[in-house]
Amino acid sequence: MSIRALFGGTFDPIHQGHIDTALALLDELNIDALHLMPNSVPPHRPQPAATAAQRLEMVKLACNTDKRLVAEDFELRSQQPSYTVKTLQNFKQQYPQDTLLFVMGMDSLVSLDSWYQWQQLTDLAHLVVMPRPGYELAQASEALGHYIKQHQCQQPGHLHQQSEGYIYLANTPLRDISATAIRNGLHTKNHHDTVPAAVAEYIEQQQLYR
Ligand SMILES: Nc1ncnc2c1ncn2[C@@H]1O[C@H](COP(=O)(O)OP(=O)(O)OP(=O)(O)O)[C@@H](O)[C@H]1O
Ligand SMILES: O=C(O)c1ccc[n+]([C@@H]2O[C@H](COP(=O)([O-])O)[C@@H](O)[C@H]2O)c1
Repeated sequence: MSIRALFGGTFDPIHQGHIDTALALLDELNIDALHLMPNSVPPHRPQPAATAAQRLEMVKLACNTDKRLVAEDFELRSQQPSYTVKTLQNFKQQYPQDTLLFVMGMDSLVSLDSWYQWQQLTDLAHLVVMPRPGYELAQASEALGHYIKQHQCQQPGHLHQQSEGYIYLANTPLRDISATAIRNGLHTKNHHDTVPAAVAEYIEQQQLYR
């Protein structure tokens, strides 16, 4: 049985906040494959600045960092809103032998109760939550906070013992980087400190985020 992680995002663009944390998570949880999956029609936000093809290309370039990283185009193959529940149902069918992890940052967890059929997510996968500067568990609503406590698992080893059902708060490094700040030019001009070098070159070549 393999440990397969799915890390969904708008990735407009993918940045070191995603990559540094994903790489740390591979080791923390002994993950065999981590799929970085750009969404097609983000359910809860304005449409991305870069095209789907550009976002996928940047994810592919970022995946060259480690062979356990996989650029996943599953959601981009549909024009429907990218509801995570639907995606996980499909992955569960595709990889019935694997333990599935759905990876997100703390900002996503604290608003999880706004997601489509959110209480079904833990029926389909474990949720793995990475810390992010400015976000903490206390920002979740009372009902969501209670739900998280009920499902929380402290020992990473427990994730290997059942194939879904837990919420695990990871110990990945804090990275104060956001795609919004990159798009708005708030980090540095040439992006080299905030995105992988190949992605920075692609952004320049495609004249993105000007
Ligand atoms: N610096 C970070 N540290 C930890 N998790 C992060 C970080 N940046 C993004 N994530 C997580 O990665 C997933 C995809 O994020 P997304 O592609 O929306 O990036 P973002 O930087 O949050 O973008 P934007 O600023 O456009 O909202 C989300 O679950 C988010 O919580
Ligand atoms: O299923 C939902 O209702 C839902 C609502 C908000 C976000 N998501 C997913 O969560 C991931 C991170 O979203 P975002 O907006 O932070 O890039 C991405 O895979 C989204 O498709 C999913």
